[in-house]
Amino acid sequence: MSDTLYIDRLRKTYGTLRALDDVTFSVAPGEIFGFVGSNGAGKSTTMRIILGVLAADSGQVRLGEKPIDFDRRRRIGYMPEERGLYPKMKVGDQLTYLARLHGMSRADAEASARTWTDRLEVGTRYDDNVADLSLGNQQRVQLAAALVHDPAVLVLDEPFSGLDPVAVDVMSDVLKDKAAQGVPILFSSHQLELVERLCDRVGIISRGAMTALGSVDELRTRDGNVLEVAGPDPSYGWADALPGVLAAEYTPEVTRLRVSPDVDDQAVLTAALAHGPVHRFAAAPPTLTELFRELV
Ligand SMILES: Nc1ncnc2c1ncn2[C@@H]1O[C@H](COP(=O)(O)OP(=O)(O)OP(=O)(O)O)[C@@H](O)[C@H]1O
Repeated sequence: MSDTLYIDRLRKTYGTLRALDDVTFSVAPGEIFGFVGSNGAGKSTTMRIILGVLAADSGQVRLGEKPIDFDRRRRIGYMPEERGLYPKMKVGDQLTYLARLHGMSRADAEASARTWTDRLEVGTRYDDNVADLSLGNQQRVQLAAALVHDPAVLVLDEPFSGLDPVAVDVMSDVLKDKAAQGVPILFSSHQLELVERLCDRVGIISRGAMTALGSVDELRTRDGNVLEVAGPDPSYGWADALPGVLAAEYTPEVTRLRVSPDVDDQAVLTAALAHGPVHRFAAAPPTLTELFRELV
């Protein structure tokens, strides 16, 4: 079992630009945390500070109760945004070398390099130079490089970008397996449907500040639940005065209702039926993509 990764009030400025402003969140053992935000929002800066590639102006990164130090950082598997493989080195040699840097014996390092290249479906390229692989396959090797030393924490900067759908599935399964083993996983992505599907919790960062933090369900219902009702005549504003209805938007096809969590949905349905037949009645919380557009 790993420790929780704590990111505590990180601040970072580049000249006059405040890249991070009190960024705080944590990733628990076994949790998959999706870090999302527009280009330039501060995701890579946060991850670089976690890895110690960059120093924060203030704030702290902790693994468990203790501030992260060199030894603790060695337990992290990191996939940097600027991919860092040696193009003229063979895939297998490179992964073995990286595992040995993290303290594995030669035999264990080689076995692990084999395991991960097979698992990420690049085992047949084990003896090829990295530069001879397609970009997607290089990315699979990059993920193998983050995993080869059996890390206790994973920090992955856009691990899914540029991957075909099969590779996305392979990568997703790997992350789920690592989470099931108790590894805390932090990854950034612009693929919000994937984040919605894969993550236990999500943090949305905008211009260096966290604007939302929580489970996907919490975020989707944070402004109340949404009910969509198709059918009843919209012209009467039939839902305006119902208890628990916070806002109503009427179109000829559908009425969208923002409702409080304790609304009596059967009373809403009865009111709808009093104004005409109801063809559809369903909860319709915003998708993560809609929420993201609203927040950033
Ligand atoms: N070395 C640097 N010097 C000056 N400014 C920098 C430097 N690195 C990053 N920045 C700026 O800091 C801000 C945050 O950048 P960062 O790379 O962390 O964003 P990001 O969320 O990872 O973006 P993306 O999704 O495009 O990768 C941006 O405005 C960026 O231009």
